[in-house]
Amino acid sequence: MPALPLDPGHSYLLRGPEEQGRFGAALAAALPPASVLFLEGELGAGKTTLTAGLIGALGFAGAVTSPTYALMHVYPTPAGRVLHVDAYRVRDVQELYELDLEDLIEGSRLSVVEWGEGLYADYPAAPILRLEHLADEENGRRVTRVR
Ligand SMILES: Nc1ncnc2c1ncn2[C@@H]1O[C@H](COP(=O)(O)OP(=O)(O)OP(=O)(O)O)[C@@H](O)[C@H]1O
Repeated sequence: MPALPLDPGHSYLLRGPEEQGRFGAALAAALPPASVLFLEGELGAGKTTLTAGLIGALGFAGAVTSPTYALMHVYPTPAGRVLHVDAYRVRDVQELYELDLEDLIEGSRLSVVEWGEGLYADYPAAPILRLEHLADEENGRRVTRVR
C-alpha cells in the first residue's frame, strides 16, 4: 500500500478549499479497497471538502455533500462504492452495527467516517485525520494525522 501523504503525528496547513480538496485527492491511491478513513473536526472544518476531493479522485463526477443530516451517503464510483458516514449523532455504537456497517464497509471501495471514535478499536489500521480551523486572521485549516 502506498504511504499516506502524511505520517502519524504530523500536520499540514491547507490554505483554501482547493488545497483541501487536493489533499483529499492525494489520499485516494493510499487507501486500499475496503479501507476506512476516520475524520475528526468541528462544523465547517473542511471534512466534506476533503472527502469531495477524495471521492472525485476515485472517479465520481457528481456533488459530494455533508452527511450530517442523512447519517450516511453512498457514492458509486468506477472504483467501487464509497460510504461517507457521520457517526456524530449515533450515541450507541450498536446502532451502527444494526446498519450492518461492517458488511457495508467490507463491500465498499472506501468508507469515510466522521466522528467514529466508537469504531477506532475495531479498525486499528484505519488512519485518523483531525481538521482544525487556523487562527481567525489566517486562511486555512490544519490537518493532523492522529493515527
Ligand atoms: N483549507 C481550507 N481553507 C479555507 N477554507 C476552507 C478550507 N477547507 C474548506 N474550506 C471551506 O470551509 C467551509 C466548510 O467546509 P466543509 O463543508 O468541507 O466543512 P465540514 O467539516 O464538512 O462541515 P460540516 O461539519 O458542516 O459538514 C466551506 O466553505 C469550504 O469551502
